[in-house]
Amino acid sequence: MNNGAVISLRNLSRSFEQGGETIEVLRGVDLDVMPGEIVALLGQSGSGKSTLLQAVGLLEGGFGGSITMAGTDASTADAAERTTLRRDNLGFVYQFHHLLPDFTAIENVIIPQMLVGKTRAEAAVRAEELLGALGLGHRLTHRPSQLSGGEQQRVAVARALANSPKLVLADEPTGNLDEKTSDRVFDEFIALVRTQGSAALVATHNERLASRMDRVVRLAEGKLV
Ligand SMILES: Nc1ncnc2c1ncn2[C@@H]1O[C@H](COP(=O)(O)OP(=O)(O)OP(=O)(O)O)[C@@H](O)[C@H]1O
Repeated sequence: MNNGAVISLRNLSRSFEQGGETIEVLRGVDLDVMPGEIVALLGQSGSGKSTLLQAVGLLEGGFGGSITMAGTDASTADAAERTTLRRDNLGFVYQFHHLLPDFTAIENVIIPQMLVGKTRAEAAVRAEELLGALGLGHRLTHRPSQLSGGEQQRVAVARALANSPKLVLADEPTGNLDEKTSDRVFDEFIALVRTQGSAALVATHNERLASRMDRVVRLAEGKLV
């Protein structure tokens, strides 16, 4: 199926076996995210938001239904093909930044670009551009431990966008920051995603942040409503 969507989910399902009991977390999720579209994924704690993002992130198996990424059927892809699909299409931002602690801010944004074959010089130009746009032009050579929480999360945003992904997956990207910082970093994140022309699927509990996106979908009882 190729309907032009960056990601198409059809009848996506996932259940977990726990202590002899089956928990059906996703029970037939259908979703299309179009190029450049920024979609908020809302739902109560435990509703399956992270599970849905894991499916789209192609890091884990065990899902039923189909996942089509930029026109390619990812549900039947083998591990090597999934790695290629991730590399060519996806950027990730998590609640906790997962930056490399021994590398500086700019190196954290350079490294993923070198992994896809850019020269260090090319990657450095792009890293400086992104970090500058996020107000971190004066923090390029700080290591993560020398940055504030908001600054660390901005570096994580720059890293996610470094390879111009078609789709950014974000799981509570500012969830560990205080409200004021969270709002600010979140606005910068959304603005930068828009400028870069990427699509995004952003899981959050936060209705206020969700209202700043193009579309809101809600997970309840394993389905999108
Ligand atoms: N590996 C696992 N084994 C068993 N149950 C799991 C596993 N992973 C997730 N679950 C269950 O699936 C449900 C959905 O979890 P998930 O993390 O996707 O929810 P969420 O909406 O992201 O929640 P939160 O907003 O609290 O992060 C939860 O009830 C959780 O306990």
